[in-house]
Amino acid sequence: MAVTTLSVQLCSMGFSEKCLRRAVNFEAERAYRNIFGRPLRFSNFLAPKILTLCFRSKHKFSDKLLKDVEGYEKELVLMGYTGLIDDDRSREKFRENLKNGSVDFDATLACKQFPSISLGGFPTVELYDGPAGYSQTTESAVPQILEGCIPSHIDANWVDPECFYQNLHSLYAEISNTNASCIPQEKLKKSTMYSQSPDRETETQNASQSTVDKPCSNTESETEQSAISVAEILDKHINCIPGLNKRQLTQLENCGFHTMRKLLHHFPRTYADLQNAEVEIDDGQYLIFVGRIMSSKGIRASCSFSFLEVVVACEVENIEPNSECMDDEVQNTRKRTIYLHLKKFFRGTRFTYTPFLRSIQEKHREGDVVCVSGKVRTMRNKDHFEMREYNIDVLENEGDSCVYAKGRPYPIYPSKKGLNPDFLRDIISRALKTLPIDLDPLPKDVTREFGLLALSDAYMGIHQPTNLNVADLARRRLIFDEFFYLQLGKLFQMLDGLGTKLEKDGMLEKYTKPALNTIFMEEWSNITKKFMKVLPYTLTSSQLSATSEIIWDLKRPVPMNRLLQGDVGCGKTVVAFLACMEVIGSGYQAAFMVPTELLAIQHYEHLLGLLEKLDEVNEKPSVALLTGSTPSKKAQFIRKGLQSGDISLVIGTHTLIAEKVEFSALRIAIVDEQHRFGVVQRGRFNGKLYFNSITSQLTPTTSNDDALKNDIVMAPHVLAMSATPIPRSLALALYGDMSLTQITDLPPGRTPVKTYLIEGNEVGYEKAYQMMLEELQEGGKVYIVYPVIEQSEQLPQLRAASADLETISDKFPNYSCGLLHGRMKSDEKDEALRRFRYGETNILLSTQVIEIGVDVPDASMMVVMNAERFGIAQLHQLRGRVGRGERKSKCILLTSTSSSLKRLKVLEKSSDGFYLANMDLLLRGPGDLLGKKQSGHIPEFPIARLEIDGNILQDAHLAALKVLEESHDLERFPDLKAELSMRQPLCPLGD
Ligand SMILES: Nc1ncnc2c1ncn2[C@@H]1O[C@H](COP(=O)(O)OP(=O)(O)OP(=O)(O)O)[C@@H](O)[C@H]1O
Repeated sequence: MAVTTLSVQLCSMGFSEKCLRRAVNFEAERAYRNIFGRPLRFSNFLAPKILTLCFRSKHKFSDKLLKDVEGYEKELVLMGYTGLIDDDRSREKFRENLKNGSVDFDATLACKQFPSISLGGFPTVELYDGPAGYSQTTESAVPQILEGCIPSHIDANWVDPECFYQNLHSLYAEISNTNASCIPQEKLKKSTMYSQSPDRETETQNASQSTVDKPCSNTESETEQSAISVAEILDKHINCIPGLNKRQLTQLENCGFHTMRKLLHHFPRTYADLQNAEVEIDDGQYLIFVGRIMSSKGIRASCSFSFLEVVVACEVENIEPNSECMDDEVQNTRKRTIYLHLKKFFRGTRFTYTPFLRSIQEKHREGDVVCVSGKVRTMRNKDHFEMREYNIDVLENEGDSCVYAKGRPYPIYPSKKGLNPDFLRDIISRALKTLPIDLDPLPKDVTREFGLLALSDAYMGIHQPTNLNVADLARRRLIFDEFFYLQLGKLFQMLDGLGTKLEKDGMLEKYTKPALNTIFMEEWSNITKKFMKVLPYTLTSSQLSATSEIIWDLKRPVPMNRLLQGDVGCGKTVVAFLACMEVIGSGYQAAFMVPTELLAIQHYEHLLGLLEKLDEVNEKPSVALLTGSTPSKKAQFIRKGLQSGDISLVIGTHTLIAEKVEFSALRIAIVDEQHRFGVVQRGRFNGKLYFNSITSQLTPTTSNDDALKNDIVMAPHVLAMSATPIPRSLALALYGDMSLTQITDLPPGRTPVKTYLIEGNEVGYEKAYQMMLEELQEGGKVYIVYPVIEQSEQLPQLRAASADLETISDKFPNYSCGLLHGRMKSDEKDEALRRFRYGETNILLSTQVIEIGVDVPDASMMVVMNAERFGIAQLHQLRGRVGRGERKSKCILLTSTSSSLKRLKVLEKSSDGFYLANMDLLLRGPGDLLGKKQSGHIPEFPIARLEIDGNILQDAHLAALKVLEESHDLERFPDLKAELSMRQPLCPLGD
C-alpha cells in the first residue's frame, strides 16, 4: 500500500471517522492480499497509528516497534505491517522488491513522517525535537505530495503538528454539518491524559486499535479543554469509544447505555475488598496477586471461537489447614507457587485468524511482573486457579508490587440486563481513556473551596480507584454534583422569574445572609401590632424573629417563597396570622389554605376569637371560611366578596385554588402542611392568584402609587408551613429554592410528653386502661388513636375505632366517649371535636385524622393502638396533639408485636422533632419518612443518600449560590449552563 494513497484518503476526508476507518481497512486489506502474492499481517488501524506516531514528541513507541527489525522492513512496520515476514526466503524477496521499486510505497514520505528514524539507504533525518524543526522537514515535501488532494481552503501546511489538529477539527466541523458526526476523535485523543497504566489490559476484540490512545502535554490539554463543552463530551454517543463493534454497540444500547454519561454514571455498587492472597484461596473470592507472566497464548478452539489464556505464576503464603502444630518460623517462611489462568473469550470467525490471535497474545510479555485482581475459580489441578473477570496491570518496577497488592479496590458493578461484568468494566475503562483531563464544568474556585476532585478524576476514581480513599473522594465529588445541579436548577429557575438585577441580588442575599433580613416590630403595621396585643400569651423569641423575617419579605417588591418549619405545637399558626394581618393592614388580601376541613374550621374559629378582642381597630378584617362543604349559596357569596375585595382573609381547603375563586388583590398565600399538597396544586394556586390579582380595589393605607403598580404584576408571597420537622438536608433537597425559617423553641411551660411503650397483650392493655382511668379521674382528656375505622378480616390483629367504641364505653362507664374519623360528614366531625374540646366527651376514639393540626390544649393523654403501623415522624405528630397546654401529658404506644418495640424506643427517649426526623431519615430513608405521597417529590439521587450526605448538600447549596451570585443567568459559565440543561434538574418535583 502506498502511504501517498493513505494520506490522500486522510486529507480528502469528506467522511466521518467511520468512513475513514473503512477506507484504511480497505487499503490494508488490499495490501494483505496483494503484496508478494502472499499475505502479510497488518494493523487495521493504520491511519491513527501513523498519526499518533507522527505527532508524538517522544518516539518511544516507534523505537519499541522497530527494535527487532532492520532496514526496509522498518518502513513496512511503520505503515502497519507489524508481524511482517516470517521466513528468510520471503524476507529476501521482499527486500529485493523494495530495492527494485516494485513495492508501491513512498519511503520519502515515511522518512518525513518519522524524522528521527533512519530508513535503509534514505538520508538520515535529524531527530524531531520541536515544531520548528519538524515543519522545516515537512514544509518542502509533504505539500507537494499531497498537492491537489487537500481541499483548497485548508492551508497546505496542514500536516504541521502545530496546525494539524486545528485543521482536522475544522474539517470535521464541516463534515459534521452534513454527517452529524461528533467531536473528532483525534482531538479528544490529543487531550487524553490517562496513561495511568500503559500496559493495563484493555483487551478488545479489535485489540490493535487501542494503541492510539496516547497522552499529550498538560498545557495542551488545558487549552483544548476550554474549547470542548463537557456536556458535549459526556453526551456523545457511545460509538465514540474506540474498538466497539456493531454487536457490542447494540448490546450496550439495549442496556440503556446510549451516551458516555450513561456509561460513566453506571457506578460500582461496591468494591471488593481485595485481599492479597495471604488467605486460603476459595472459589468466588475477589483477590489481588502480584506475579510473573509465564505464558500468553491466543488459542483457536473452533472455527468461530477462540480465547486468550495468560498464565501468571504467583508466590503466596502457604496456609495449610492443619498447620497449628507447625513451628511458627517454618510456617512463616514457607511459600508456594500458584498459577492463575486468565481467560478471555472471543466469539466470531474473524477472531479465530492467526493474526488476531497473535496480536492479542503479544499484548502480554513473558516475564513481566504484573498485578492481577479479580474473581478466582479453583481448577481441577491443585494450585491452579482460573480468572475470567480480571484486571491486569504491568508493574514497571517490581518494588511497586506491595503498593499494588495492598487493597486496590475492585469495582463490582450492578448487573445490567445480563451484561457481562467483565465486558462492562472493559468498556468503562475504554470510555475513561477518551476523557480529557480536567474535564470539569465547575469553576475552579468552587472545586478548590469545597475540596473537590476534578470531574475527570472523579470518574477515574470511582471506576478505577487506587485505594478506598480515592473512591471516597470521587464519590463525594459525584454526590456533590447531584446535589449541586439540583440546587442550581432550583435557584436558577427562581432567579429567572425575577425581573431586575436588583431583585435578583436581593433574593440571593436573602439566602446568603438570612440574619440581616428581619424588620423591627416598630415598623409592623398598626393592625399587626394590635393583633399581637390581644394574644393571650407573649410570643417566644423564635416566633418573634420568624414574624420579623416574614414581614421583612412582605415589604419587598419580590415575591416571597418561604418555608416555616417547627416542631409540633410550637406555635406556627399565630405567626401565619400575624403575616396575614400585616398584609391586610396594607390593604391587601390573604388566603390560608389547609389540608383538612377540620383544621380550616379550627383556624377560622381561633382567628375569630382573637379578632373579637380587637376593639380599638376601626375596621376589623372580614374573614371567611370556604371549604368543600360550604353550602353553594354561601360559597358564591364568599367568592363575590373575594372578587370585590370585601373579604380580606379567607381560610379554606383546596377549594381555594378552584378556578372560580378570584381575588381582588391577593398579597399572601399561606399553605399549611404544605407537603400534603402536590407541587402542581401549589403552583396552580400561585399562578392563578397572580393572573387574577389584576388590580387592588382596596384602599391601601401605607403603600404609595408606585408600590401599587408593582403589585399588579407581582405574584403573591407564599408562606408554606410544615408541621413535620424534616431534617435540613431533606428540606434543602425538597425546597432548595425556598427561604427557610425555623421555630426552634416551644412556648414556655410545656413539659415533654412522657411516652410509654407497652406490648399490646392482655396485660399490656389492662395496664393502659388503668393509666387512662387515673388520668380521667384527675380531670384529663384522652385520645385513643386507631390505625383503621372498621375491623378487617384480612388484618384481624388491628384494633378499629368504630368497633372499639362499645368496648371502651363499657370499660369507662362513668365517662363519655366520642368517635372521629375521615368517613364522617364534615359537620359530624366538627361536632365530635367541639364536644371533646368543650369537655362534653372525655375520651375521643379517632383515626389519624387528628394527626394534623388538631389543637385541644387540655387534652392530656394519648393512647395509640397498633403503634407499629405508624412511622416515627407520624407518631411524633400524633403525640403532639397532647401536651399543648401546661398540663403534664402522657402518651402510650401499644404495639401488637414485641419486635416493633425496639424501633419505637427512640420516641420514648426523645421528644425533639428534628432529632426524631433525623433518626427516621437514617433508619428508613427519605421516602418512608415523608410518606407515600411525598416520597414522589424527592428527587432521585443515584449515589447520594440524603440521610448521610446532608452536609454535602449544604455545601452544594452554598456553591450554587456562589455561582449564581457571580452570574445570575450563568452566561459566564456556559459549560455549567449546558451541563445543567443536560441534567434537567429544573423540574425534579412532580405531582
Ligand atoms: N408563645 C406562646 N405561648 C403560649 N402558648 C402558645 C404560644 N404560641 C402558641 N401557643 C399555643 O400553642 C398551641 C399550639 O399552637 P399552634 O397550633 O400554632 O402550633 P402549631 O405549630 O401550628 O402546631 P401543629 O404543628 O400541631 O399544627 C396553641 O394552643 C397556641 O395557642
